Amino acid sequence: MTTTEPPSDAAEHVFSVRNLWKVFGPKADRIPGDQALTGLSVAELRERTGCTAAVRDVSFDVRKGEVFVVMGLSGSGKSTLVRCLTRLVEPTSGSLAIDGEDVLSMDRSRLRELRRHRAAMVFQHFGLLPHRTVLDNVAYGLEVQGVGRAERRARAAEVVGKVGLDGLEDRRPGQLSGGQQQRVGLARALAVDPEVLLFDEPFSALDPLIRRDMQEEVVRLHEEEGRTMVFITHDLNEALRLGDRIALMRDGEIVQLGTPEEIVGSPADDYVRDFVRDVPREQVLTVASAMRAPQAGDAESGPAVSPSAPVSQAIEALVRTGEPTARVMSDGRLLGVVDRACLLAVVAGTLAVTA
Ligand SMILES: Nc1ncnc2c1ncn2[C@@H]1O[C@H](COP(=O)(O)OP(=O)(O)OP(=O)(O)O)[C@@H](O)[C@H]1O
Repeated sequence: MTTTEPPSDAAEHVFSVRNLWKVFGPKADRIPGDQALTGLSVAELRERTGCTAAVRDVSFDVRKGEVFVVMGLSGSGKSTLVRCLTRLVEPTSGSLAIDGEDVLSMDRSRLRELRRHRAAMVFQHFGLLPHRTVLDNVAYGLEVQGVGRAERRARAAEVVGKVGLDGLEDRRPGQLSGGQQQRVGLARALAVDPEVLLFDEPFSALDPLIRRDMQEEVVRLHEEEGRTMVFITHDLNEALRLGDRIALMRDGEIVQLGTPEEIVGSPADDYVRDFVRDVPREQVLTVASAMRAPQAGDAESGPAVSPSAPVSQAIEALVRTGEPTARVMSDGRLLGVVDRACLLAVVAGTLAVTA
């Protein structure tokens, strides 16, 4: 399936991507325009032409201030797609803009500026310089930009504090745990104060508890700063925890783009349905999607819940109070009610969420 987004208001978008292709292999640029080939599966295309279509006709916008997650199994095209955004991988065809500016026509110095100032990447393998201290590693991006020593060290010290590395400024990377090293990588990207942070599976090498810590760190930083983030992961729970919206990729295409609630509550096809089958719906779907209009005879005394609360909270409130319905309230107004049938429909997976 091809995902198309309507023409967009560039002012609200950091990246706008339309009909983007990345094909690896001989004569790759012939493939996007050849209708006999574009309909083939990745495997058929590889067999017929020796080419791999890593990204196939993908269109989406990344909105200002959102956490946009690119999720999919290994080989689905996530890294290639995100690397195309700053032309670390050169797209084969399509259009691509950052803040309305055409990325594909940027010359080398403009591209360098894009990667250094506007869209900084946080890699899985940190990319730290082993002989430098934490502070100098964090300051490195600023050094590359030509910022003076005193200013870059002051800025680096500030960012080191922001990511919880206070007191470790003089250590070398080899004297840090994996989680701490990842914080240094994050701090280095933050130090240049980019408009958007791109994360390429940054936490997949970390053990589960530290990974959880780092996810919370990202959520906290995002709440504090509101910076736009594009985050690659193959981990559904990570995607659901972090993403304002998730693009789910398969074989180079985006099979569904939506909020966690849309992806879990109304999967676009059997592939997505299978992908999200084990997700506890009551923790992802909100009370707003489960509620119904109040009717005569509904108890007026039920507990109040917020429309944006997860359904699990309403279940807990009904169990705790023994009431038959909870009232969905916003700014003192009654928006609807949820009863046991509404809540069970969520848990049983029979509630379809409309986008
Ligand atoms: N430089 C390259 N040359 C040829 N094929 C490539 C190249 N880079 C990636 N590919 C192929 O493109 C497809 C998508 O790869 P990509 O690394 O983008 O996937 P991914 O979803 O990020 O995977 P992972 O989670 O394993 O990193 C794969 O089939 C891969 O083998």
